[in-house]
Amino acid sequence: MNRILVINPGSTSTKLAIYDDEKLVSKDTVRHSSEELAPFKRMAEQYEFRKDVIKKFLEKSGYPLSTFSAIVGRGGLLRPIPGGVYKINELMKEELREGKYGEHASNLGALIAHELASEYNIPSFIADPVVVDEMEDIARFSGHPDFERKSIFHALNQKAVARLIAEKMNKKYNEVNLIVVHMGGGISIGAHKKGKVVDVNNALDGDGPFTPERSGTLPMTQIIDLVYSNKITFDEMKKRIKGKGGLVAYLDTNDALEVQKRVESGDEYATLIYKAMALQISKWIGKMATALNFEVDGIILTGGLAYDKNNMIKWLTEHTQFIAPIYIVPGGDEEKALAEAALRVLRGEETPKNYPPMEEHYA
Ligand SMILES: Nc1ncnc2c1ncn2[C@@H]1O[C@H](COP(=O)(O)OP(=O)(O)O)[C@@H](O)[C@H]1O
Ligand SMILES: CCCC(=O)OP(=O)(O)O
Repeated sequence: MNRILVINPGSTSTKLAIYDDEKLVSKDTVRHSSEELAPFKRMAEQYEFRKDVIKKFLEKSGYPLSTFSAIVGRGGLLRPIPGGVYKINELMKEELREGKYGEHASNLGALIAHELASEYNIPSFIADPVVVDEMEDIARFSGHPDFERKSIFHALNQKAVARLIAEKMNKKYNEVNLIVVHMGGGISIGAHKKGKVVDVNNALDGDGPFTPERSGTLPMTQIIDLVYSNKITFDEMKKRIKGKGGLVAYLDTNDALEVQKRVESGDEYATLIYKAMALQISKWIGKMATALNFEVDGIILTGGLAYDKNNMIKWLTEHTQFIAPIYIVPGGDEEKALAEAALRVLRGEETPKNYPPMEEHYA
């Protein structure tokens, strides 16, 4: 029997799971409010805080670390790389620790997994990190040669739910065209063309709809004017895009459940903002439908916000149902996808890749 610990740090939560082979034996989602995370300036500063959450989960679940066969963490901001399972190595840890390719909670997945695994000399991996890059070259153009569009998204869950729904359609993933909308702390909308994510918004860096904690795309000239006005520091501006944008900026919370309560209690401003978010997400679904020439077999709504069928799902359906049938996978299952990835390696069914992979054009 293989026992796997899964560590999935997200921008608004830490999700944890323990699997004995395919069997889920323990899981928890610890939510982190924007106030709780506010004191941390850099992601590396959250290391001990998130590690404590994991240690408490292990204590509560009663499984000593010495009984695990492997630890698998959510993969963070590395170089753009192909999907798959990767061994955690020193270069990867160094790049994640210093935030060389950006700052996000997922950077902590590999760092904490490796530290805990090293105590007991067991293997540690990441799988389908947020930098999986399958974009078509035509989708990389931004509008100016100095700036390139990047593939940064919920690759792990997008791929997992796309495979799940393709299976429900009695098709293979590489036979269908799907639009996958992952709605968590960040929101990504991917165009999956016959098994490859050929276009997607950069869910982290000011590209896409606004989200529980991110601003998404902002009016460019207004930003330039603000930045050059000297009324805002570099760090404050970065925070407006990621961490203190979106619902946090408009409604002072990153918790869509709280927003739902306000909507249901008749709060008109909260309703307007939440509806505006649904409209922006819908417009991105329309964009990705265009990238697929409107040959779309299904639209999949997933991530935490996909639990909200009375509001978010209803509004997204109103805006986009004419494009293709809508499938809902509330939450998604990143933990299961991570555990399965580790199991494939432990059983010798998949060879874990080294980081960085050989394809040097990815560097
Ligand atoms: N049952 C629910 N109904 C509505 N929103 C929810 C629900 N559960 C979680 N959410 C919201 O989803 C967002 C987090 O999504 P999740 O995919 O768990 O995030 P992440 O992994 O990015 O931290 C938060 O705004 C949270 O309040
Ligand atoms: C870095 C892109 C993925 C992302 O936004 O994840 P969260 O929703 O967990 O913040």
